[in-house]
Amino acid sequence: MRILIANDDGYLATGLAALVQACEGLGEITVFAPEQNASGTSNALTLGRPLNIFQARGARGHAVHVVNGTPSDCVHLALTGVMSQRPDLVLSGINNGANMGDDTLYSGTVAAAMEGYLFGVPAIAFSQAEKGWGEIDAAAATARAIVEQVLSQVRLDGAPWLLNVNIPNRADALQLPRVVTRLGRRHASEPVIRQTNPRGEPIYWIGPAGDARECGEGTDFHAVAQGRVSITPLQVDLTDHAALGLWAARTAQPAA
Ligand SMILES: Nc1nc2c(ncn2[C@@H]2O[C@H](COP(=O)(O)O)[C@@H](O)[C@H]2O)c(=O)[nH]1
Repeated sequence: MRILIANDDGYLATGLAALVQACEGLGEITVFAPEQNASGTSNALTLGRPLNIFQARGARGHAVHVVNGTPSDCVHLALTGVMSQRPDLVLSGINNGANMGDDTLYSGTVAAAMEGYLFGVPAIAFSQAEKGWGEIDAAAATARAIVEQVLSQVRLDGAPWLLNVNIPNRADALQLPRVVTRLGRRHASEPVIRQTNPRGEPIYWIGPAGDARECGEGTDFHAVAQGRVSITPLQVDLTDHAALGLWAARTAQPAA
């Protein structure tokens, strides 16, 4: 089995190294990762300049194809010709912090996995609930266990699937219950942070993520808050199918 592993925190990130190390022995592992931290870059592709790839070693010595681009660039390049053989599975992470609810729309971690899914390759995005890499090896062992469990239940050569996994930063993560959840929702982000640079010019920082707004039973927020591992199956079809008839009526044109 060929596994492509990517991330968005950069090729030297602890979470990437822990995931690669934990997955050793599962198959032939190839790593593509961004040169810089690309958190929040979503599904961005770099179209306005060429990309470069150089070979390097990650935080725990694993070989990495380092791309001066986004997480989606990494997987896109790998799957459109740089990898000589197509992988059977794409893994992304382990992210430094949660990707729950609305985060999944901005997340480079989820986007890297989604890029594989869009190319028809099953994919899983892994994030740790709290920043700082606390208990990262327990999270990595949990990620491997989830990969092994999923692979025992589903073929890799069927229809692709995409999972978003959030793991509490706990030493006993491997023993925690795993629950399948739906995405919750956050409140809108906190206000912009205004500052002045040394030249007296205004600068602006994106404010912190909003608190959870829809975090009831069954959501990813609720599961993680209860000390469980959240597994959310994702889809990419953004069509609001329930609203098709409504908009057909609103935009109907008189018969010619
Ligand atoms: N508005 C803000 N959103 C934030 C911030 N820090 C994180 N986030 C959200 O989390 C994900 C992280 O995902 P990643 O895989 O890209 O690292 C990010 O995409 C945002 O949705 C923040 O400070 N403000």
